[in-house]
Amino acid sequence: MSSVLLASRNRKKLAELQRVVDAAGITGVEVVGLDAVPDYPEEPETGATFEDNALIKARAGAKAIGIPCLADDSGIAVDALNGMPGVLSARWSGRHGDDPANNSLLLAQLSDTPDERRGAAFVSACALVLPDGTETVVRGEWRGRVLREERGPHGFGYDPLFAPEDEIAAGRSAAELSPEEKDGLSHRGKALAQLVPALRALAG
Ligand SMILES: O=P(O)(O)OP(=O)(O)OP(=O)(O)OC[C@H]1O[C@@H](n2cnc3c(O)ncnc32)[C@H](O)[C@@H]1O
Ligand SMILES: [Mg+2]
Repeated sequence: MSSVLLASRNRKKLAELQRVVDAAGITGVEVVGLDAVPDYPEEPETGATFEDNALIKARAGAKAIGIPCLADDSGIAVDALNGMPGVLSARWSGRHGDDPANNSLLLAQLSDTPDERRGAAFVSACALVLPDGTETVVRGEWRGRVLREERGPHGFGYDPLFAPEDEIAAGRSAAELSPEEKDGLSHRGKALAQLVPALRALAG
């Protein structure tokens, strides 16, 4: 049985990565989180793109632990903000990972933006890096629009503010979808689906 390290320090994101990989039913590959391996220092996410940052995180994990490593870099790109918060999504309010503050700031910035210009996309770049240096990077996007108030208990980050454009979401926010519904539609689900063949190839 070979192992793949999922290198995220965000527990809720890690749970999503784990769920999607598990649901893909890849036999012969065990996924492990950062709590199952010795601690190593977090690399600064200095990249200009989601892809650059996903590679920074996956390379660091593969190098430190010596096993294949998968990392996600993600965020919300708002049309009316020229694609920001983008790679700055986790620290948009100035405090890394402060979801309520990030959501409040985004709402305030869009307070005068009319409904027809509130389009946005969640973006996920996922990188798989092997100890031999092989690198695969994929991207998934999820279109929708930014709501005017937070709704729903599930998910994390900007989910309560994001109304997916998919018919099946029918007026609900991403935080009002069940975890399985979100996985089936999300940027992260779409990105990881493209990595399944590379993950299968690790088995055995
Ligand atoms: O880097 P790691 O350790 O994986 O954890 P992180 O939370 O710092 O993750 P990112 O650097 O990729 O920043 C992504 C941010 O974008 C937002 N985000 C990403 N995916 C999201 C999703 O599915 N739903 C809601 N918000 C999301 C959320 O605010 C995250 O903190
Ligand atoms: Mg991060």
